[in-house]
Amino acid sequence: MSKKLLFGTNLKMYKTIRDTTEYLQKLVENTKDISRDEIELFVIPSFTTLSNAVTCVDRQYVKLGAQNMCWEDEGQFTGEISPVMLKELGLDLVMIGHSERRHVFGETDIEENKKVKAALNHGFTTLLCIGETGEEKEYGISAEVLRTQLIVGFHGVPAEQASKIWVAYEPVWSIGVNGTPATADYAEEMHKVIKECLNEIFGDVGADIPVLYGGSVNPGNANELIVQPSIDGLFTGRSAWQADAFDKLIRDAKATYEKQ
Ligand SMILES: O=C[C@H](O)COP(=O)(O)O
Repeated sequence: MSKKLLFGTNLKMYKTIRDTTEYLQKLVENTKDISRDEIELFVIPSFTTLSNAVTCVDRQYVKLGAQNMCWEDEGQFTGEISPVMLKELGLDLVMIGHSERRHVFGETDIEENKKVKAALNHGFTTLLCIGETGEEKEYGISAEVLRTQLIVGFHGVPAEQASKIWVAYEPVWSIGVNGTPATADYAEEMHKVIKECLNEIFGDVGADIPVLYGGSVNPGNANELIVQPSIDGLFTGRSAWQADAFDKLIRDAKATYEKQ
């Protein structure tokens, strides 16, 4: 049984316009021979690089997304970027609720819900990121936290829009330089919780929503993660920021998945 595997990276607040353009062009060149019927590849660069990024790569090879978005189309919201503005750039997807948005900038589940609805209503593929903190894990409430983030995050979203939804599970304690990657077993357990909850929210079509694992994915754990039955893809930060390294990680993970 094979499924389309998703591989993506969030460039966070790294890379200039030129760095991003070079990275994207190299990534496409390296990975061009991998059938896009078998993988979906996406990159989420910083806002200031997007208008160049959309013109420099063939989007059949790499989908491009924004790291955040306001829920309003326009208005007195200094410093925010609206869905209409992102639409004008012709982006494919919008990421909502990344751990750093929630925990560094204090975004709430209710705000993420407004953003999710706005992104879907503007036709974007919408990547909702969820994950428990280390403290919540210690208290044994990871499943409850994930369920709350999903139930509130998708409140009022009709099942007809489920085909445009992706979810990334990124435990907060696993992300970034100080993060400890989740074990494959733990990630699989949480992905099962997420899939069950998506089924409760959306019914049968919930099963078609891809759920990616993110948080210190690296060449040493990617293969073990990708073969977990409830993991549909890998959302990678640092280990994907060199095109050659990301290409290798994708190829190795795909080959490992196919060998099962
Ligand atoms: O958005 C990506 C995640 O925050 C993962 O970052 P990381 O792979 O550097 O831990």
